[in-house]
Amino acid sequence: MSMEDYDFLFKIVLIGNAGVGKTCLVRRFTQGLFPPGQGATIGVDFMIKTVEINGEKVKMLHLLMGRQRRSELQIWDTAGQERFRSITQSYYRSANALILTYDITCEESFRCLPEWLREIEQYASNKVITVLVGNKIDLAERREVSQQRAEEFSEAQDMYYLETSAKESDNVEKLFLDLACRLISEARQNTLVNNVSSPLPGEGKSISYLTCCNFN
Ligand SMILES: Nc1nc2c(ncn2[C@@H]2O[C@H](COP(=O)(O)OP(=O)(O)OP(=O)(O)O)[C@@H](O)[C@H]2O)c(=O)[nH]1
Repeated sequence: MSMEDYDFLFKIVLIGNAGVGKTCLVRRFTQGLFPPGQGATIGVDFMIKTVEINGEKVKMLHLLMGRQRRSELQIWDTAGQERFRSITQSYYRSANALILTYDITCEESFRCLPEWLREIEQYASNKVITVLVGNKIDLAERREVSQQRAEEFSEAQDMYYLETSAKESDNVEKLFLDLACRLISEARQNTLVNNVSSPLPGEGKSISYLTCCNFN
């Protein structure tokens, strides 16, 4: 597929504590597999998948950033912290959507959500679409965070909420495809971060109402 062979390009950034399943969610969606023995993400990783929605090609660029930078931060001097800030800023800045993930079997990953929200507020565009994802629902017997609690939290924060299992492929397609639909719809209203989300020059399409979006 050539560079131009798509109608929309969206950048989706996955954030959340280490080990909650961000990489597995993206690999499930982009490659259709659940990798055995996944190592922690080092630096920044990305995966691309192009999907067709209502006859339009949507290229989705998924970005993952390893969490080891948090501990790096603790030992960095002021200059280092500045460098860290600019890396974080550029990582968030052009994101069209953020998928904030926690692990339903790990209370700690849920309790860290406000910290992630502060980071979003500080660095991301105010037009970014944020989805809260509770992953690993195949481990229901080890659940530490109830669905109701997570729903209340996401409602209070004005975020969509979805529970997934990257392992069993539960709700993974729904997560990414519903997000793509919402991004198309927002791009048509020109409310997105404009640099990567608009149709390419000369490729603008007539506006039609999308019925595929299915959040909540
Ligand atoms: N049971 C179960 N395990 C999962 C699921 N998703 C991920 N895991 C496991 O959780 C561990 C961490 O998954 P990753 O996808 O590497 O997590 P991550 O959030 O990308 O972690 P970092 O790269 O360290 O930020 C791995 O052992 C996965 O096999 C899931 O839906 N169910």
